[in-house]
Amino acid sequence: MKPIIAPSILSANFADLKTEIEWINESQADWFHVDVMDGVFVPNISFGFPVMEVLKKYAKKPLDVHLMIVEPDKYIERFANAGAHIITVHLEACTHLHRTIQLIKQHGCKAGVAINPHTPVDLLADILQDLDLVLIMSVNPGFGGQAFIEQTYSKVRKLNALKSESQYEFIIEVDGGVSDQNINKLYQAGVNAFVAGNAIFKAENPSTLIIKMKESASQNL
Ligand SMILES: O=C(CO)[C@H](O)[C@H](O)COP(=O)(O)O
Repeated sequence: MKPIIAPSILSANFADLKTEIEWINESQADWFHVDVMDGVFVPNISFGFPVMEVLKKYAKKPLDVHLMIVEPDKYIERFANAGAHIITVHLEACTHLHRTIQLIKQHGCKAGVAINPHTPVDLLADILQDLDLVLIMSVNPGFGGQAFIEQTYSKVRKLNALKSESQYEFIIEVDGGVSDQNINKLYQAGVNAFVAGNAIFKAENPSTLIIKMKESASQNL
């Protein structure tokens, strides 16, 4: 699978969100990554439905919505109606994860599960067959601009081995500290989708950086 690049809107300039959405539409980015934080599951509050509505109106690429919130079941229908294509919930935030995944699918979205850096991939074994995406957090969720956690490579390799053994089709996504410097090693380990915030939005030329990330990912393969 070709590398999927998902710029994280968390790092965008919200004073000019429409312009940010428009350049992403024109770029080689594949998805918009939308980080929703509630100040309970993570120690930060980001944004919610008003920003989703702006994205729904102007974005021409899939909205990859990452819910860093407790009790996500309460809001899945609203995120689906607000234009989410993929809804990812945290394993650590769901008591009845299987039920939550079914709910996401009932609302016509692809379903993902995210795991924090301390959570072993083995805990996903009995839900993998139901998933379209697994998001391995490579930083502790809550803030952009953090340093990539090196342990992520071995977690990705382990998950990729489970994927090969099972022949399930889910996408492996990584989020946090991803850049043109580590994308090749991550792609070789088995990552399909790359969320990047600061690396893209703080680049001198974000569109060029996305092209560079795609080239770097596939180098020497
Ligand atoms: O989910 C997130 C934080 O919880 C962000 O998407 C992630 O940190 C991306 O930002 P950066 O690439 O700057 O690390």
